[in-house]
Parts: sequence; structure tokens; C-alpha cells
Amino acid sequence: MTIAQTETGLARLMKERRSVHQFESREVDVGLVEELLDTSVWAPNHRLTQPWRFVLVRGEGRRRIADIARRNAEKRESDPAKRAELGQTFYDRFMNVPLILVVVMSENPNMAVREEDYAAVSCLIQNFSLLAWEQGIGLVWESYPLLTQTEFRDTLGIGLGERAVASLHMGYPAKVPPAQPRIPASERLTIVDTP
Ligand SMILES: Cc1cc2nc3c(=O)[nH]c(=O)nc-3n(C[C@H](O)[C@H](O)[C@H](O)COP(=O)(O)O)c2cc1C
Repeated sequence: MTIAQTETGLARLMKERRSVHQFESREVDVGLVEELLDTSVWAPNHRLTQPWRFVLVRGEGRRRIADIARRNAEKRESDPAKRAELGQTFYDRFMNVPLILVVVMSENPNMAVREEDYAAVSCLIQNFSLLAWEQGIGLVWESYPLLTQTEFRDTLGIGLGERAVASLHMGYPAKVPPAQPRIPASERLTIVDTP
């Protein structure tokens, strides 16, 4: 039987998962997030370096990030009449995300190991995304410039030798975007079976 004929469980979850940007205000249970993370760490990881840690930002904690986003936006706007409004828009954008999970990777001094570590962290994030989706929780992997900004890093205690790989904006979806079709891998497959 092919996967298409038996499409349930994991295959279905993979295809139906979407990056979600709009959330209900409903909170996500921190205990559940911990549980999902404890499962996600079973990602493949060469040398078992386990290079990850996590910063969970919620409730009033979100103000730390929202305030920085507001200041950034205000700095970009030269028109004083529009400045406050733009700042508020960016502030609200962060305050409307129920839970922000920053995935932090320790940067191995060996660049080959570091690259493999980034791959392992990515596997972990995909594990987590699928497990969350299974629980009805949506998220989007955000890789915005904030992640490298000193103010952002300092307020979340991200130190030297650490990389903020992703900011996962999470919550119960208010809106699930339509799927963006993928090119079948079979069209990109080269089979080598001759000497
Ligand atoms: C490394 C990485 C970085 C991403 N960064 C962003 C981002 O900064 N903002 C965003 O909206 N989506 C980001 N995404 C999500 C992709 O845009 C999204 O997966 C893609 O549009 C396909 O949509 P789907 O996940 O709903 O299938 C990122 C995904 C990955 C793997």
C-alpha cells in the first residue's frame, strides 16, 4: 500500500500543518509546551551535542519584545505624525501572539559541528511544529532581524556564543492560511542504479 492510500497520522499532519500568523487570544498551556519539547528533543543529532535551549515568553513578558519592536518601528518612521501609530502597530503585533518560544543554539567553535547542530535544531523545530499541530496549536518560525539585535538578546538573556535560531510565534489559530503547493520530490529525483 502506498502512503497516498493510507494517508492518516504523520503524513497527513505533515501536509496539513501550516505556518500560522493569526491567533486566538486563548493561552497555550506551558506544561503542554514542555511536554512537546521533551518529545521534540528526540530529533536526530550527530554526536548528541544537544545544542539547544529555549526561552518561553508569554503574558507580560511579551512587553520586553513588543517594546523593542515599537522602538525599532518608531526609529524607521520620519514623519512624527505617523510615528506613534506605527510603533503601536508593531507593539500590538507582538502582544497579540499568545506565546513566543525562542530556540537558542550554542555555537560550537568547530564550524562543521556548528552546521550539523543547526541542522539538528531545525529537525527539533519541525518535530515540535508537528506535535503542536497535532494538539491544535499553530506556529510560525520567525527569523526576523530582531534575533540578532543586542537589545533583544540581552532582554532574553541570550549570551555570547549563542544563536537565536528561531522565534516561534505560537497559539491556537484564528486563521489557517491556504497551503502553498509543493513541487513533488519525484520530479527532482535522480536514481543512480548503474555501475
Ligand atoms: C528557516 C526558516 C525561517 C523562516 N522565517 C520566516 C519568517 O521570518 N517569517 C515568516 O512569516 N515565515 C518564516 N518561515 C516560514 C515559511 O515562510 C513557511 O514555512 C513557508 O511560507 C511555507 O508555508 P507553510 O509552512 O504554511 O507550509 C520560515 C521557515 C523556515 C524553515
